[in-house]
Amino acid sequence: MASPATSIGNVACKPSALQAIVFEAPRQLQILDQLLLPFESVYVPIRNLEDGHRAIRTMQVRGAPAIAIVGVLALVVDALNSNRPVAPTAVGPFLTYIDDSIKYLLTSRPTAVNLFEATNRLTRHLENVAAAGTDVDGLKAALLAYGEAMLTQDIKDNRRIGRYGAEYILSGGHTPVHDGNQADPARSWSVLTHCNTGALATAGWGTALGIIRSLHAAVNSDNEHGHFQAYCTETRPYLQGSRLTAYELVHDGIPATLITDSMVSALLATHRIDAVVVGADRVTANGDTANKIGTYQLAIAARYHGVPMIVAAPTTSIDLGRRSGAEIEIEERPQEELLAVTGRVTLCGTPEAQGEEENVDASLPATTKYRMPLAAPGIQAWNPSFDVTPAALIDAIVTELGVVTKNAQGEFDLAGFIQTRRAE
Ligand SMILES: CSC[C@@H](O)[C@@H](O)C(=O)COP(=O)(O)O
Repeated sequence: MASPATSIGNVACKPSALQAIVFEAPRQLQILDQLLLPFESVYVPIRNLEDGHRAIRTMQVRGAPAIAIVGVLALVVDALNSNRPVAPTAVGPFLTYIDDSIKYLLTSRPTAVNLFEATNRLTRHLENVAAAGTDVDGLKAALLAYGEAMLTQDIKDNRRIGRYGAEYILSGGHTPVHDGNQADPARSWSVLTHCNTGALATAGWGTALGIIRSLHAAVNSDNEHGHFQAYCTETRPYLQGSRLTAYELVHDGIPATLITDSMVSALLATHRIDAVVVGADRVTANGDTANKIGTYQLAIAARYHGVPMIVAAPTTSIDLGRRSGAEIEIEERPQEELLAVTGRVTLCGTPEAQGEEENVDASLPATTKYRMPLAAPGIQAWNPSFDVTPAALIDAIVTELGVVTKNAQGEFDLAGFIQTRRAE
């Protein structure tokens, strides 16, 4: 795929990185509009709370960790913007203002826990800073530092998840099912993933796609391990897999093959897949995992074929306050997202598309978006954005603290694991 044109502000340039969030302290925030990828890279400014809420709600920014970071950074730019002095100047009213702003942000999307977790922690942090005795400028400084720390911490955590996940798969921590023998060092490695869990869904590197990146790097740097191959699903209805994950895989030069969601069982039946690796929007205390719709049926098919099902989840995606997946609110999105696709008309993938300039049909106005209906007019559609995979179908949960597997009772003890690792 040719690189899409990128524009930052009004300046066109080449994309240099897969960077979903660009923050220049103290108050310049831009996000890569993921509704336009993979054919156009356009950064849009987030100037205030309303911009942040809209970007999350309309899915210009995607993925649980990225949503949390953009939400908090929207609070930062909103509260620090001197051209828009909405934030009160006394400590008590300022804290109330932040509290109300958080309540508003949390109405954007309900399922992913990360924004809830991040804003909860932020509230406690600001209350502590206030209690230690500070003025509003001190609170603003603490808010800014908190937002900046989220960006760097998320990348660190993802790198750890990538390393732990890759080691787990390569060491055969799971039950091997691949036709090749686990003990054969020259064998090939293949992993199937779903949805959007890479650099675009996080501050960088990614969670499940971070494991794929680390695995690809490990296999490539060690010829003994042979060849690495990733497979990604389209991820209907909103095509996060074919538009975003596929874009990242091509960008990184990772050998990758796209399948439709309906091909999963057929692929697993070929015995080519060593592991299924997915992300998480909310993992409850027992290990039940809400993730992009389609994950549940992937887990059922993986279990049937004896392929390990691995969830990549930073601890910020783990909700110990909910006992099981029955307590997770599942977002339902508009029917239109299923009934039609939106995009620009391009020549991508056709014999006419020889260079990136030819990629977009020049006869069409650059700013025009087109909608193509996919279903019979008048049909009703059900569009839950996520589903819950029961812990029983999950073999391992990879966090930045390490890999959680089941105990002798066949259960995940996430609370115990986190407590023990944090105490070490
Ligand atoms: C990187 S964590 C996993 C997810 O957030 C991801 O799988 C996902 O569900 C993204 O969904 P989206 O609805 O596009 O925000």
